[in-house]
Order: sequence, then structure tokens, then C-alpha cells
Amino acid sequence: MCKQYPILGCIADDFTGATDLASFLVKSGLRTLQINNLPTPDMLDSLQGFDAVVVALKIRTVEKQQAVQQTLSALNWLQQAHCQRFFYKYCSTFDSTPKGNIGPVIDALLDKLKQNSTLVCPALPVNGRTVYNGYLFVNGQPLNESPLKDHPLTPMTDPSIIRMLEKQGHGKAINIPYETVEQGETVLRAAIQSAKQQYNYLVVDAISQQHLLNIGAICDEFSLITGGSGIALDLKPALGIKQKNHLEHEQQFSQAAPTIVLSGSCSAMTQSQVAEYLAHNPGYQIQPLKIQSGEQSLESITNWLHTLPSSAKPIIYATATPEQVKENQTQLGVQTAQELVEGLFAQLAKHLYSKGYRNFVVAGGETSGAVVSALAINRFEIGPSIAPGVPLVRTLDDNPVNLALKSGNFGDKHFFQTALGQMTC
Ligand SMILES: Nc1ncnc2c1ncn2[C@@H]1O[C@H](COP(=O)(O)OP(=O)(O)OP(=O)(O)O)[C@@H](O)[C@H]1O
Ligand SMILES: O=C(O)[C@@H](O)C(=O)CO
Repeated sequence: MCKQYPILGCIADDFTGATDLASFLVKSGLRTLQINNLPTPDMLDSLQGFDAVVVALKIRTVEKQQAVQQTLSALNWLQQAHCQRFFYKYCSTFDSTPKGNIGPVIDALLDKLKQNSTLVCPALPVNGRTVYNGYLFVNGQPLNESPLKDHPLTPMTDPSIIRMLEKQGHGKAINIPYETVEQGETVLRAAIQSAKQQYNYLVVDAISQQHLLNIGAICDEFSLITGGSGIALDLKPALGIKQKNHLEHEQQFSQAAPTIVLSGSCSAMTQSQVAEYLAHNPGYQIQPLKIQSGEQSLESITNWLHTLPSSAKPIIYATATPEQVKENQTQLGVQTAQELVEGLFAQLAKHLYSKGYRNFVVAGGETSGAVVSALAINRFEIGPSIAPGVPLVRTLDDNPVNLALKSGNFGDKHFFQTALGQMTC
């Protein structure tokens, strides 16, 4: 029998970004598998029957060379899997360090695929991220005036995607304005074909779902597309797939098992989600300075957990205000603070798994990467959405682990309660 491999191969620069993209692909009717961390050759066979595969990497804040190297290894594997089109997924708020990995990764992918140009579109209007005249807005505020200006690892100081890309990469960028996008497929396609002659990064505006559908329809102009999950709203026509192959999972991904919330995100939305959850549930705040001094450790957390009734669904959180984060980073350095927090979450996740915890809600992309890697989970089945861009996901074994990996600013104030409502029974 002839083997059917995925047409679309995706590489996400963090883990919440990967589940975000996978949830949009599944919703649009593509059978989608998520692979966590760099896949090995023996995993190629697991791709049969899928339309799309998303490889989740943790490369958003690593050194440029490392980000490029891991991306090219993932691309190589996706090519071995016979994928025909490729999608590089970064954050809808274009999160990147001042040195910036997005540009160099795009350049390396274009080079390897022998292409000159790609589409760039981080917009995700359903979550308040829009691109207008090449500038990125978050809930109506320019990126650099939004809460993203205080991100612990990737503070965003420039709202111009054109400028950021030209600073980070070697290529030339041009904006395709929303007036063009709005006129629909024929006009947009002509504009793209003309811009491709001279420019490498085609930054396409989108301020509505319809704009994203128009953009999705012309993605067959590119071997490589790049952006947020918004452009995956419907890629079927561009991929030559006629019908919906897989409806969003209707069945419940719920199970009665010990349950925990782990939050390493310090975004404005996560802060209000943590505050709301703490009003009704027990919580333990970890602080990098206390981890460094030895006052907080796996032992101190597990001692605290033992004081709780078995029905409790506690939250362990490092979530803090921008001022507290700054103070920690001033005293410890950005990287050490990050390593201390992520290191403790990783140890904790492993320990909790060994004690029978099987439901995990995790807030933050870097934090999710640390937790999923510590649990050595290499594949996810994608379940129903809890909020736009946050699906329930499940491991593919007999004793499954359910997870919800929440991007920093996604979900409403009640997100943790909603996630647990869907995950537990
Ligand atoms: N109190 C703190 N002080 C310093 N650093 C912290 C503190 N709490 C968390 N961090 C670090 O901040 C980073 C937050 O990044 P993470 O990607 O997990 O969240 P996010 O950026 O809000 O989520 P996303 O990338 O999905 O939008 C992590 O590396 C975490 O270790
Ligand atoms: O695109 C987004 O905003 C998210 O999927 C993300 O990448 C958060 O880390």
C-alpha cells in the first residue's frame, strides 16, 4: 500500500506556539500530529495518515546559531518525511531577543529550500493581534506600548515588523497593505507575485479573520510561509486538500487523576489568571532568589503539597509583576533567573508524574518547553480548544497525560478553572 505522509511540515519556536498552531490546523480539518523537540529517524513512520506535522522546538531565546542549527535539523527531518510545504511559526507578538532569532531562522530556511521570499504574518485578530501597514498591534496598542514591552526574556520595543526583520535578517522587507489583502485572492496574488521579484520578506497586513482567509488562499505562492497561527485558519485550498479530514475532537479529553497548575508566565493576562485562581485554590509562589539561596526547592514544595487535601488542585507559580521580575534579573542576571525557575519546574513536573499526577495545566511557552521536555513527552494528540489557540493535548500512551499549554497572554481571566473543568472529571 502506498504511504501517505503529511503535506505540511511546521516548525514552532516554542511549545505553546506549537499547540496553538496545531489547534488551528485541526480546527480547519487537517489531521495534525505534534512532535516535541528534535525528532529521530525512527519517528518518521508515525506520520502516516497525517496531513500536517508540527515540530515544537525551544529556540526563541537561545543563541542564534543554535536556533538556526536546530531549525535546519527539523527541516531536514520534515523533508525526509516528504513534506512539500513548510511553515515557520513564531509568536503573534513577534517575541524575539534584541539579537533576534526570527530573521536568521527565516534566512536559513529560505536558503536551504532554495527560495528567495516568504510570507510574514504574525496577526491573530481573534486574540487581539493585528498587523496594519506593517506595524504590529496588541489589543489596539502598538506592540512597544503593550504589556509585551515588559516581557521577562523578550521585551518588545519596536512595533515595525519591517524594521525588526531587516535588522535581524539579511533580506529586504516590504509591506502588503490591508487594502490589497481586502480585495481578495486575485488582487492579493498579483501583488504578492510582483513583490516577490524584489523583496524577501513580504509582511502582509491582517486585521480581520477574512484577511487571514484571503492570505491563506494564496499561500501556494510560497514553499515556506511564516507567522502566527492565524494564517492557518484555512490552508486546505493552498495545500490542495479538498475536504475536511478530521473534525476537531468532540470526545472529552478528561480523566480523574491528580491535577496541578504550573505557571512560569509573567504576562499581564497570566497575572490576572493566577490572581483569580488563587482566590479559590491553594498556591505556592516560587521566587528565583529563594531558589538560589536554597530556601525553596523541590523538597519545600513537596512538603507544602503534603499539607493539602487530596482533592486540591494547587497552583505553583513564579508569576510576578514586571518590577519583581526586574529586581530578580538585576540581582541574578536574566539567564540565571530563567534557569532557576525553569529548572525547578522541570524537577517538579518529573516528581509529580512519579507520584501519579496526570493532568497538567502549564502557563508560558518557555515554561511549557521545560515541563514537556522533563516529562520526555515526544508526541501529542490534539484535542478540543479551551480558548482560541489553546487546545487540550494528550500523550499517545495507555496511561495518558493530559496537558493544556497556555501561551502567556491567551485565555480569559478564568482560563485555569475552564481548563481544569474540561480536563478533570
Ligand atoms: N519571578 C520571576 N523572575 C524572573 N524570571 C521569571 C520569573 N517568573 C518566571 N520567569 C521566567 O520568565 C520566563 C517566562 O517565559 P514563558 O515563555 O514561560 O512565558 P510567556 O512568555 O508569558 O509565554 P509565551 O511565550 O507562551 O507567550 C520563563 O523563562 C520564566 O522562567
Ligand atoms: O503566537 C502566539 O502568540 C503563541 O502561540 C506563542 O507563540 C506564545 O509563545
